[in-house]
Amino acid sequence: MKNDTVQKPTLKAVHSAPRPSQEEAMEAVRTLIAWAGDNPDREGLIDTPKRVVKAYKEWFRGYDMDPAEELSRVFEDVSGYDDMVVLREIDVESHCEHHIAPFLGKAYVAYLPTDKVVGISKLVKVVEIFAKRLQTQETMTAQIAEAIDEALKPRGSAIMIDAVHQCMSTRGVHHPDVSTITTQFTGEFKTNPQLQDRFLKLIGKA
Ligand SMILES: Nc1nc2c(ncn2[C@@H]2O[C@H](COP(=O)(O)OP(=O)(O)OP(=O)(O)O)[C@@H](O)[C@H]2O)c(=O)[nH]1
Ligand SMILES: [Zn+2]
Repeated sequence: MKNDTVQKPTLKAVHSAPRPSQEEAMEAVRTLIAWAGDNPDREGLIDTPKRVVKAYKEWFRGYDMDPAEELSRVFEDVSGYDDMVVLREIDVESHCEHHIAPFLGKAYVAYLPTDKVVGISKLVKVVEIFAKRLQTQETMTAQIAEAIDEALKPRGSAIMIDAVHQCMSTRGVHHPDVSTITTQFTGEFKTNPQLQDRFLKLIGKA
């Protein structure tokens, strides 16, 4: 697969065309096993390439999903509710794009509705769609805010991710207790520090 045929990930569903076949992906896993120093033909490893490509389908299913689609169904009958909607402790299971190592943590998502709200489970799905791609934590944080802003046109959105990167805990600097916090504030959240404080208090981070 040549680099110039692979599209840059966007908010929308991404298809890197042409994708290698499943057989080619499995062959690549065999190569990595052999490169690590083991025998891909021994009994315990013979089905591993098949399992790994199956796992990749799960870990990277976000490339085939469109966050805008999840946010397309909105509700306008909310009796004038106009304060922030906050979701706390959404599980994040993603993979860093530098090492393809997991990073695990929690996401906190808030927005200030204008005239419509979205089903709260859809916000969890949006986090999951971006998590199930190769990511940096910063990119993922910004993409969640952008997807919500584009779809709901809220007065603002606030996103925080707090995660531990296994590329830092199991290798490299080997610091398992370091967690990384990223935040993205847009609209009124960006311009109003009191709103930021309320968000942080509501999620238990202030
Ligand atoms: N900013 C940012 N950095 C990340 C993220 N995930 C991993 N990294 C970092 O990406 C960097 C890659 O650095 P390189 O020097 O290119 O690669 P490396 O030699 O494997 O780096 P070390 O991890 O320091 O051993 C490292 O500092 C990682 O800690 C992320 O989500 N955001
Ligand atoms: Zn990494």
